[in-house]
Amino acid sequence: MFAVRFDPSEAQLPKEKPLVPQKRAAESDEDSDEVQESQDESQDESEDESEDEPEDKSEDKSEDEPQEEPDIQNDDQKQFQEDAQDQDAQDQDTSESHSKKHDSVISRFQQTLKLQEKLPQTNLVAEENEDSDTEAHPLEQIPQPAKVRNTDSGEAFEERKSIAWRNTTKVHYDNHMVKPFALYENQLQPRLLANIQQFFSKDTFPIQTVLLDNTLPLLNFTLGVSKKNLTRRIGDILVNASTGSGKTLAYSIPIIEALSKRTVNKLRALVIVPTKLLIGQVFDTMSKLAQGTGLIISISKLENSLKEEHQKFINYEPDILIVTPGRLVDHLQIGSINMKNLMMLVLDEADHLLNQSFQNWSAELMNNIRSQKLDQMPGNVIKMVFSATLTTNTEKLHGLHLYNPKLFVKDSVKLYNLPDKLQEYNINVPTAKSIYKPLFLLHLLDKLHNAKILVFVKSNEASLRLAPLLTIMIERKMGTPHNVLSVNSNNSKAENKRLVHQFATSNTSESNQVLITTDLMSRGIDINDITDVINYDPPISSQQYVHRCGRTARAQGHGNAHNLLVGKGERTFWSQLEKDISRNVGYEPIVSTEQDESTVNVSEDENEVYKLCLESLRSQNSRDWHVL
Ligand SMILES: Nc1ncnc2c1ncn2[C@@H]1O[C@H](COP(=O)(O)OP(=O)(O)OP(=O)(O)O)[C@@H](O)[C@H]1O
Repeated sequence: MFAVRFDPSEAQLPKEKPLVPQKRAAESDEDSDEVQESQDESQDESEDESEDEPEDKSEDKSEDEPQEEPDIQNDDQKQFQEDAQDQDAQDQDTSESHSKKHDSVISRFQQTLKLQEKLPQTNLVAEENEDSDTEAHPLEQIPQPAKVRNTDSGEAFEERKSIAWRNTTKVHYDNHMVKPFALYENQLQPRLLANIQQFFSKDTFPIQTVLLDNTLPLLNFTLGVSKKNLTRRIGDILVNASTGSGKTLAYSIPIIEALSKRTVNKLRALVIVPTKLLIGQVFDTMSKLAQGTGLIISISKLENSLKEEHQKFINYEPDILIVTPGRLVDHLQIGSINMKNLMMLVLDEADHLLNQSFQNWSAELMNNIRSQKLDQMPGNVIKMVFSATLTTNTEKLHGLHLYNPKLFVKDSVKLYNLPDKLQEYNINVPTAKSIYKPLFLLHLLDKLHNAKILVFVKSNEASLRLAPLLTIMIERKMGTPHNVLSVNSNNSKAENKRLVHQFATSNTSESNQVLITTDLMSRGIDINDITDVINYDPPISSQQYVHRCGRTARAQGHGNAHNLLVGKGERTFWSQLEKDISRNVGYEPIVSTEQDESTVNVSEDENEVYKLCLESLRSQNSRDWHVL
């Protein structure tokens, strides 16, 4: 909220004015509007999340909304030129829109101050109390703790689920389904089993157990008799399993097992992921599993020359290809790869992929499979569809032409599950104090120790302001030292990659490591030692909340999510999102949270220094405006 509603660099803070909670006449309405505005702006923001195209924000819209068709881009050069033009246009728009936004924000801020001067203090306190149920205090508002609650009966969600997944066989699993990988020794190649144990773990995670139990016996039986009916015997697989639950290994093991006895290299497995970062992660996992098997695992990336990749795939056909959807279509169109021998197709982060409509990739792929496969029977390719927030959009699932699908899911009332050991905290920021949000973030950072923290903001612009402001505040000794990095679309892809690597490998023993990011990093990124996720700006959908929070508490570890919620509007909005989410009822404490009031207090001294920090940011911005 902060970056759009209010530009700290332009603000005139009250001089030696006591911090009194205040409330405008229509606060709740205004808050609601602001949340809506935040959603709209977030959706308009074009961030380069996808490897192929600027991010398709449709993920974050309702799944039932019609999706826009982005431009089709077929070659690297065109992509590059369009990127450059977009960037120029964005730069111009940014500087123009800044001044307009600032004018309105500042005028609202000044109106608020005038109002505050006119009203008797008792009124101010009383009105805020209606909202936050707090006690009057001459200088500082003391908000009460927020409880994160599951209030929804889940009926509406149940209905959506049952319609979308009506024709699937449900296979439920639970947290107790853990066993040694060694128990699969009769069903896995010795080499593969050794690789799993050496590089990953001796024991399965539940989603791996249930998937291996259901696929390996059929896989081995069919491969032993005749490969012909393999895909039809197994049928398609849908998986809705929480973030960090080990889905990559769950689909990679059956693939490597099925292909490990192949004699000729042909493209038999295709893994489609939404971003370049995920290509790297999946490649890394599969390469470890396939060590010593002779399988050829390839990736295709936008920054490589399409022509060179084409030649490479013609000369040296991979067994497994990991690719983003747009790039896949490029290769299908120039005939680098064909689907003749394809046995397995994985969609990782499937709901996000299916919301990306560019180049009509999924229809194009299905057409290619239909026309090129030697085996023309239904179910001729095993489709494995994975997500922590699997789509409930019937139409999108229908487009995959699923055959005899099985849905692997936890038996919970709601659709999305948060990691079992995730602890959530809500921090309520009174509307009147929203200008201090960056300072409250710093207070929160100061309370975390030896922490690796991902801070989600809603836009690139917000990231570009928050990171330098935090750095200035730390330099002026407003808080303890934290190492603050920011990935944003003003950096080159290489620079962002370097920063993510720096963050991933950083050591937290001397200071907290903080990475400020947009939703560029909310999906799939696997950095196991992230301890805390801070939703500085609220997510705009329950799916987005699940994926952001899922960057911590991975692989059955502990982690914390902190949600900064400004005013009643954001709190109401958040409680709506929260209705879609299940938490592990067997783990205590699950979601209760006591707000530490000192996080949202500002002393007069701090107020003075904060003012200087904002001025410093403003002068830095005007000097380095072209950089910001
Ligand atoms: N059986 C296991 N034992 C221990 N660690 C495991 C096991 N399986 C996977 N992991 C580790 O757990 C982490 C999370 O796995 P993975 O990235 O596959 O999660 P995911 O379910 O795909 O999450 P997301 O939905 O966020 O993409 C990885 O670091 C992986 O190496």
